[in-house]
Amino acid sequence: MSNKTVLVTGGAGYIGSHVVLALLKSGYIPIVLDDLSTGHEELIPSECEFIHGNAGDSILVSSTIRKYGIGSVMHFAGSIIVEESVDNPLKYYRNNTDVSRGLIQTCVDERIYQFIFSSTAAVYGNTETSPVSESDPLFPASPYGASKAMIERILCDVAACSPLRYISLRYFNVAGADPWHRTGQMTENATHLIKVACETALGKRSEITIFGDDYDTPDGTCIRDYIHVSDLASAHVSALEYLQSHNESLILNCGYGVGYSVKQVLDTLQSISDDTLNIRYGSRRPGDIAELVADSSRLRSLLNWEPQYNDLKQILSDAVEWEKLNIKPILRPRQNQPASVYKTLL
Ligand SMILES: NC(=O)c1ccc[n+]([C@@H]2O[C@H](COP(=O)([O-])OP(=O)(O)OC[C@H]3O[C@@H](n4cnc5c(N)ncnc54)[C@H](O)[C@@H]3O)[C@@H](O)[C@H]2O)c1
Ligand SMILES: O=c1ccn([C@@H]2O[C@H](COP(=O)(O)OP(=O)(O)O[C@H]3O[C@H](CO)[C@@H](O)[C@H](O)[C@H]3O)[C@@H](O)[C@H]2O)c(=O)[nH]1
Repeated sequence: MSNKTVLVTGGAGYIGSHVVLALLKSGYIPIVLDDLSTGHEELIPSECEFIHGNAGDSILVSSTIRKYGIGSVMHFAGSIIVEESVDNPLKYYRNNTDVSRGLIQTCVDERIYQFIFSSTAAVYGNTETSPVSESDPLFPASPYGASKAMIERILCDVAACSPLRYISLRYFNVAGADPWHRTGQMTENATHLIKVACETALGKRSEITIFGDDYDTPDGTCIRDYIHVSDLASAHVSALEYLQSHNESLILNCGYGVGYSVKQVLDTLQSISDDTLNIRYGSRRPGDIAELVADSSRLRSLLNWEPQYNDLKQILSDAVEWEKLNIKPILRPRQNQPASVYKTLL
C-alpha cells in the first residue's frame, strides 16, 4: 500500500491550502510546513498538523519527515511576485532557488523520492509560440521565472542520478477560490489581476490600473490563461497518484489552453457584478510579457485530468464570493487546536 502522508510546504498559502483540502478528500494525510511569511494559519484545516518553520531548514524538515513517516513532498513554499523579483532578485534566488535546493537535498538524504514542485509559466518568458508547450525553450523574463527554472534544472539533474522522481507543474495564472468558501486568496497588498479586480469591485480599493494597453495583442492588453485553483488542486492529487505508480518524472503545463486579455477579464467581472469598476490606464509593469497560454494536452492525457471549473465567469464569481467573506475576524479559527500550533520537534 502506498504511503499516504504528504509534507506540504507552503500549505498555509493560497494554492497550498486548496491542495490540502483536495488531499484530505482523497484520503491523504497532509502535514503543513509553512513560515507564515505570506500564509495564514486560519487557512489550514483543523484536522491537519501544522509545523511553523522554513522549508529550507534541513534539521526541521528531517525531523518532520521522521516523526510523521512522510512518503512524499509537495513544495509550494516560495516568493511569487514577478515585479518584486525584478527589484529584489536575491530574495527570489534565496527563498525559491536556495530553499528548494536545500529541501531537495533533505528529501534525498531522507529517502523521499516523490516530489511535486510548484513551477510557473514564467519560466517560458517571452515565447514565440502560443499556446506554449513543455518542450518549448525557456527564456525567463524575470528573476522570479529564472529562480523557478533553476529549481527545475536541479530536479532534472538529481533525478538523473538518484531514485528521486518529480513532477514539475508549471502553473499558468491561478485564480478563483474554493466553491464552498473553505479557503481562498488572503494575500495582503495582492498584485494579481483577479484579486485586485475583486477588491476594487467590492470597494476595498478605489481603482484598478491596466498595466499597458500597447502590447501586440488584439486589444493591446496582456493575455493570460486563468486556471481555477480547485482544478489546479485536483491536478496535484492526480500528479501524486502518477508518481506512486510510475517510475518517471514529468513536467506539465497547468492551464486550460484559453487566453483572456486584461480588458476581457475586467469586462467579464463587470458583467457578473452590479458595480462599475473604476479603471485607469497605466504604463507597462516591469517583467510582464504580452501573452502566455498553455498547451495543456500532456496534463490532460498523462494524468487523465478533467477540469470542472474551466469557465472565467465561475472563476470570477468564486473569487468575488471569497472576497466578500475575506475579512479576517469572520474567518473561523482552527478548531480543536491552540491558537498557535508551533510544534517543537527538536
Ligand atoms: N498564484 C499563482 O498564480 C502562481 C502561479 C505560478 C506558480 N505559483 C507558485 O505556487 C506556489 C504557491 O503560490 P501561492 O499563490 O499559493 O502563494 P502564497 O504566497 O499564498 O503561498 C506561499 C506560501 O509559502 C509560505 N512560504 C514562503 N516561503 C517559505 C519558506 N521559505 N518556508 C516555508 N514557508 C514559506 C508562505 O507563508 C505561504 O503560505 C509558489 O511556489 C508560487 O511560485 C503561483
Ligand atoms: O492591477 C493589475 C494587476 C495585473 N495586471 C495585468 O494582469 C496580467 C496578469 O497579472 P498577474 O495577475 O499579476 O499575474 P502574472 O504577472 O501573469 O503572474 C502570475 O502568473 C504567473 C504564471 O503565469 C505566476 O508564475 C506568478 O506567480 C503569478 O503572479 C498582467 O498582464 C498584468 O500586467 C493589471 O493590468 N493590473
